[in-house]
Formats: sequence, structure tokens, C-alpha cells
Amino acid sequence: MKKKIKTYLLTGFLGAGKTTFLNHLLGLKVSETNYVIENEFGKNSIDSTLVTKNYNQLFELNNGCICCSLDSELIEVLAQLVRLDSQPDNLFIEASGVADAGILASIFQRDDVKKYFELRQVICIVDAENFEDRLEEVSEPYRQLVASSTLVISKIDLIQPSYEEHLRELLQKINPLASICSNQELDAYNFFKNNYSDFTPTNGLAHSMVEGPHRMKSIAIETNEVFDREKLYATLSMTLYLSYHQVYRVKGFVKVAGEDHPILVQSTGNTVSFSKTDAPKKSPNVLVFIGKGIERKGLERILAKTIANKAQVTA
Ligand SMILES: Nc1nc2c(ncn2[C@@H]2O[C@H](COP(=O)(O)OP(=O)(O)OP(=O)(O)O)[C@@H](O)[C@H]2O)c(=O)[nH]1
Repeated sequence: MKKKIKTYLLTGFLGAGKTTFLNHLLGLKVSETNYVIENEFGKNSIDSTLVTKNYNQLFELNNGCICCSLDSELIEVLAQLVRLDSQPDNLFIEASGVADAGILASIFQRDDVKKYFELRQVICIVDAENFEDRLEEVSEPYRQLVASSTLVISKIDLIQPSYEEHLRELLQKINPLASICSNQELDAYNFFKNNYSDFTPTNGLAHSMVEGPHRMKSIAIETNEVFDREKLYATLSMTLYLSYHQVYRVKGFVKVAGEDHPILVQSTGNTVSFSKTDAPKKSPNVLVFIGKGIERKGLERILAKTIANKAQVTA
């Protein structure tokens, strides 16, 4: 009988800090064999490039959200793992920011899956800065929260201590059974000890099964244009400020005048950040926007104003 693969499911709304936390967990398991499944809502894979290399194999599921195609792609990857001669010790699944953790957890309660995989934890990353706003606007953050056995509050550095207290109370009220820690307490917390089947989700599973598909859209703008860094920054910041309740996440790689390599563009809430990368010079520009009621034409119009002029590009 093969050993069961210890499985950790990471959930949390768009941009909450799932990849950042996954990198932390992988860093704690460097001496073991770790497989990772990365799932993005859009077709373009940005996250897989941001996961640190402390894994043995990474699978990408980019054909939408795993909770919406549960019996196809994810099951196929799980079946591949079962067929391996030597099983990994750990499997980390980073679900898309809109995935329903209850639906995913229920896959691991199936007898044919339970035989090979032991779901130890469903960990929800809660973005301290934006969680409450998103809770009012869309149903995904609530559904992710109630199905989780541990809640990790991220971005503590961006809030006041008194707000942290309020947030903890709110989270505990929504999911009284979950353990809660902040991302400043990670070293004191053992994420590997639990067994998810000992944890009875509140009303997550029953609630999630009857919900329809996500109301959110992912639009990838691919272009070979070179952008003006300052204009792009100002325009994205303004768009995020004005459309905070519509645009939930921007991420991708773009070429900017004066930089040899494409830069990584990321946003959460109404904050945008640019960072240097060593992505190949020739990699395509792609900016992915995820949100409600967003339109490709409108986004293209906004970005058109941020393209660098010829003099900047040749300088
Ligand atoms: N200030 C601050 N920023 C953070 C923290 N955790 C993550 N971030 C930033 O938040 C942004 C999103 O983090 P990710 O880890 O990519 O979030 P994610 O949940 O994987 O994002 P999606 O996969 O797009 O849903 C990145 O710019 C991170 O650097 C934190 O504790 N504090």
C-alpha cells in the first residue's frame, strides 16, 4: 500500500497573499518531496513564475477555476500522482482566488481520492486590508472562509492593531471552528499537524454546492507595445482608485522603456506595485485584469494612453 500524500489546500480571495504564503510553507519543507498544483482564474499563468523553486514538480491548471471543472483537470492530475512509482510527501494546491474551497475539499472526501490523499488543512489567506469590503461585494470570500480549517491574516503591516482585533472577532464569528493566526505569527504555528476530516466545516459544503458560477471575469491584454513606466503607474493607480469595487486584481509582465527585462506588475486593493524580474527580454507583454463588469475595450483604451513614444523606446 502506497503512503498517502499529505495535501494542503490554500484558498483566499484574489491577491490575498496565497502565493506568498505557499512560498513560506515550501521553505519549511525543503527536505521533503513537494508537488504543487497552481490554478489561475485566467488562462495566463503568472503565479507559477512567482513560486520559489522549493518544489519537485509543479502542475498548472489554467483552463479556468478548478472548482468549476472539478471532475476533469484536477482529478486527472491527482490520478497522475497516484500512478507514480514514488509518491511525493506533500501536495500543495493553490486554488484560484475565486475558487470555492468547500467544493475542492469535498473532492478529498471521496473514497477513491481519500485512499491516496490525506487532506490535512484547508488554509484561507485573509487580506487584512481588503477582506471586509470584498465580503460585502461578492460571495467567494465568505465561502472560502467557512470551508477552511485555518485562517491566516495577511498584510497585517497595512492595518492598525485595533483593526486586527476587530477582524479576528469577525472571522471567528463567521467560522468559529477555524484556528486563526496572522502572518506575523507564522513561525509559532504548526500548519502541518491537522487532519481536515477532524474539522467539520460550518455550513461551507452545503452552501457552496448550490451556488452558480462566478460573476467575475478575467481579461488578458496581450501586446508587444513598450509602456511608459510613469504613465502606466499613474493610470493603473487611478483606475484602481476609481474602480476599487470593480477591478479586484491586476497582474502580469510588461516591457517598459528604459528597462532591459519585462517588469512584474501587481495590484491588490487600490495599490499597484512594479518589480524587476529576470523574465526573458522577448517574453510577451500580458496584463491580466480580474473583476466584475470589466470590458476589454475600456481596458485597451486606458492602456493605449500609457504606451511609450518612439524617442523613449529607442533611447
Ligand atoms: N504589504 C504586504 N503585502 C503583501 C503581503 N502578502 C502578500 N503581499 C503582496 O500582495 C500581492 C499579492 O500577493 P500574492 O501572494 O501574489 O497573492 P495571491 O493570493 O497569490 O494572488 P492571486 O493568485 O492573484 O489571487 C503581492 O504584491 C505581494 O507581495 C503582506 O503580508 N504585506
